[in-house]
Amino acid sequence: MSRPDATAGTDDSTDSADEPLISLENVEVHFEKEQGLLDLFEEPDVVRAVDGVSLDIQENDVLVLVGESGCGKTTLGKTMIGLQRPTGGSVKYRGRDIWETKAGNTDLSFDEIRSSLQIIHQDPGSSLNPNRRIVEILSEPIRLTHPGVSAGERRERIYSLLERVGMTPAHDFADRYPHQLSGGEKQRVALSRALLMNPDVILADEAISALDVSLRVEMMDLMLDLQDDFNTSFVFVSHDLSNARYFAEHGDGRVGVMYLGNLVEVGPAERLISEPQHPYTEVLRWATPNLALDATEAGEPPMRKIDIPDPINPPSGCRFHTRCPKARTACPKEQPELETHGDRHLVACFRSDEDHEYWDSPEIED
Ligand SMILES: Nc1ncnc2c1ncn2[C@@H]1O[C@H](COP(=O)(O)OP(=O)(O)OP(=O)(O)O)[C@@H](O)[C@H]1O
Repeated sequence: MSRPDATAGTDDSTDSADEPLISLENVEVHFEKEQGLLDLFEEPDVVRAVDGVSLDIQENDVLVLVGESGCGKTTLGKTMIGLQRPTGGSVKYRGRDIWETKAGNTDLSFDEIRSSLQIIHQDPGSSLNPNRRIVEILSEPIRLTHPGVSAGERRERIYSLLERVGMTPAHDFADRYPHQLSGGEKQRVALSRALLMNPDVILADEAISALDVSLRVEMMDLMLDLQDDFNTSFVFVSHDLSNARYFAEHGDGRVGVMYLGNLVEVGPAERLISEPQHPYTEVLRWATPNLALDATEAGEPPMRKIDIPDPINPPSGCRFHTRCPKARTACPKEQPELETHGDRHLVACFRSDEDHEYWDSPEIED
């Protein structure tokens, strides 16, 4: 079993070519809340960070996860790349269950999965060793993936990658320590380090949120350019729908909207923003000033309540029903599944099924 080698620029994918790169089936991640001394004899509270998510990621794919704080974006992203163990369902890499592989129960080595699935964080500084020069930080992944490469060749590869990510003159940046770089430069180093592992997927977890607004588009463009060069998929996590739209649109990918641990709508950015099918996607669009389409959208939020429900005790049925202006009495009864709604577009709302009992049930009023 082998993967494309981005450094060599070849694609030698083999036996599992028909399998999605990553496949999630009915994934749930529930966290037990820490107990206080007085609660020791009580059942612990459980935060339902991710519930019932099924989704595939293909080679060279772009998926952007968007939603309000605490909806489970980071947890889902980390679960996709094997950094978070799901409490239910399965996560497969090229057809092999990641956690079965970790237990030694498949024909793949877990190290191979770990190096194929990389992450860059919001704060790249925290993941770069402050005592090592950039050239040393970037040498490590090459040593791991290409142990036979000489020190001179390693240096050459590092210089050319630094130039590729816009850090010129490369020899100057290579000899600096992380604290001698700006936030944007640190993020470029973190991205370079991830790319040098020849990853199949990079999880960019709010990777541009800490950058100056003026640098965000530049960084997104760079990631997308490198995606082509390195034949990598991106899972891009953002709380901002306009960044989500930019990344998904320019990467020809999909936006996945999350609400309280559920994926409620997935689709191409343009379609999702111009014709949102889920009432929560409409809320996100309303809350993103440069995306509100006309003056009528600028007024009251398209929601009955502002407060986010507690993820320890989420609403029954459709979790958005307590805030949804279109909720009817059918909505709390069962959870809507993500169903196809046109090309590459999925939505979890009873309103997209014209035969659903929703249409005959009365509106929920406060
Ligand atoms: N290790 C953990 N232990 C307990 N609860 C956790 C843990 N990690 C996340 N959670 C909880 O799970 C829920 C989802 O968190 P997560 O960080 O995935 O959301 P998010 O959408 O990425 O939020 P943000 O945009 O604020 O980073 C939250 O209620 C959070 O408090």
